[in-house]
Amino acid sequence: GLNVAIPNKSKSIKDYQNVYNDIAEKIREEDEFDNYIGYGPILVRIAWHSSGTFDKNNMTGGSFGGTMRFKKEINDPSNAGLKQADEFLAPIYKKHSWISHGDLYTLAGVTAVQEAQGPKIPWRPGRVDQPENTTPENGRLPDATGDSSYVRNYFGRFGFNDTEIVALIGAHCLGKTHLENSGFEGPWGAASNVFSNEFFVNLLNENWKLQKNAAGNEQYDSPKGYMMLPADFALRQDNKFLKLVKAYANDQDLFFNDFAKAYVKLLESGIHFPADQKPFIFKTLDEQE
Ligand code: HEM
Ligand SMILES: Nc1cccc2nccn12
Repeated sequence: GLNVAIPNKSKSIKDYQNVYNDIAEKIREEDEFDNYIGYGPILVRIAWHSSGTFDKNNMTGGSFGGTMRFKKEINDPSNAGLKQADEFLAPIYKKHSWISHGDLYTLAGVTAVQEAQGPKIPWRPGRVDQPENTTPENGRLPDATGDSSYVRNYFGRFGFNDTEIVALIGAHCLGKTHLENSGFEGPWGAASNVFSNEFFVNLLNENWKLQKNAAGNEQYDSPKGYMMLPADFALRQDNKFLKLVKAYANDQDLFFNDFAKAYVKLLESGIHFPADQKPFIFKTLDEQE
């Protein structure tokens, strides 16, 4: 059923900004992770995967219950590599154990985007930890080998339209794929920890070649050492998606605006917030110098 957010009346934006700052400082401190990519990208991924179990057809899954903290969910093969994000957040939770896990995972995803020079992501607390038996079954996250109709159909489960789908996948400007996690590898080049519209620029402009990787999976590789998943490349293979890819490749502000709106919708999927609950907009560390 629908999950109703229960904001903690004793906590203000200051308390959540403290949690944001602890996460942001830890990202800066542990900058050597994953060959100096840092923890930002996997914090975005754990926030997305916590939310990506949502199914509007039966109103199950989503970030509300914080069930990513249970073995059944973190051990989903689709979540390979995310234990490192959970371990990164453990000391943050220890220090601020008044926060729910659902709020912590999504706040971490907001902090990571903003600290990577991405757009401001309005965020609302009030997710409530649910028991282990509410953990959704494995297999609700998307398949990287899907084509454009697969991708459109998959995100239709959340009620997302083409604009929201293309904007969200633009988060693939961050981090990289790891053969040991997903069976895909690369980029070997400057894998990024800066949030930008580069994913769309590369998708359009690189000279992509479909080839088998070391795990025997087909992926698109470029002479510069970049890669695209088949599901990424699918955005070029559908006219409506391609129009949006071009728009974002040519206008980073448009991408930032559309991404922020779609990311909020993703992180809040399946949750009803009180009408008078205003979202918090956090300052970056640089803005608090
Ligand atoms: C069709 C939908 C999607 C598919 C099939 C997909 C698939 C993947 C795969 C296979 C990886 C590599 C994981 C690894 O090997 O470590 C990955 C990484 C990543 N994904 Fe997605 N993804 C999708 C949508 C999204 C969305 C909506 C977001 C966020 C809004 C997102 C954010 C990320 C980030 C930040 C990484 C890099 C993680 C790292 O550097 O370890 N992805 N994705
Ligand atoms: N960084 C990254 C992560 C996941 C998928 C992907 N495709 C192109 C780049 N990329």
